[in-house]
Amino acid sequence: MTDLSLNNSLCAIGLGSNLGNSRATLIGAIERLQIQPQIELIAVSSWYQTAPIGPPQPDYLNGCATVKTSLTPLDLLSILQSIETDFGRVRQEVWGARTLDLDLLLYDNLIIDLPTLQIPHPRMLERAFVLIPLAEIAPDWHEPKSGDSIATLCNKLECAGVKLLPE
Ligand SMILES: Nc1ncnc2c1ncn2[C@@H]1O[C@H](COP(=O)(O)OP(=O)(O)OP(=O)(O)O)[C@@H](O)[C@H]1O
Ligand SMILES: Nc1nc2c(c(=O)[nH]1)N=C(CO)CN2
Repeated sequence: MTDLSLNNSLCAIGLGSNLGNSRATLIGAIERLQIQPQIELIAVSSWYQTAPIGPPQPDYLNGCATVKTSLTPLDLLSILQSIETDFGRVRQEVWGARTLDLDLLLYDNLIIDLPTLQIPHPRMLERAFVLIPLAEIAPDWHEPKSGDSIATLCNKLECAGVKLLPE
């Protein structure tokens, strides 16, 4: 049996897709996280159909997951990016359409400000497509910069454009 005893850090990951079969892609991405020896999947939110923020493009499917891991933040980011690439992600326009986007939202209560990695994710507090699914699985997690819980932050946001999809 895999020893998960060192998987001590709790992380939140945001998932999004608006190209191809998005539901299959997001489920596939969750499966990829699940098979990583240094990652233990804790919870996965429902999927939401969300109006695109940014240039005109198709609606997104968004959701969030929480994981425990022994990976460092940069090593976890690197695994997320390799999963994005494996699902055909091509980096083009900023905020443009993509087969898969995996954002590292929170890593314990750490604040990280590196050129390649900022945690908490710098735009998560303004994004209902992040906070609504995250509030489903981690309402009491306190975002370290504001000190507010995800549930409180979510209640402050306009929820229009985020629609819960049936199973
Ligand atoms: N918390 C984070 N999670 C994921 N990527 C991050 C994070 N902080 C910084 N980055 C950096 O952001 C870069 C661009 O990421 P990406 O192309 O996914 O942005 P985007 O999805 O278009 O926009 P946004 O970051 O607003 O969601 C990545 O190469 C990565 O190094
Ligand atoms: N609704 C929605 N809009 C977006 C999203 C996303 O995941 N959902 N991601 C973006 C870039 O990361 C830009 N705009």
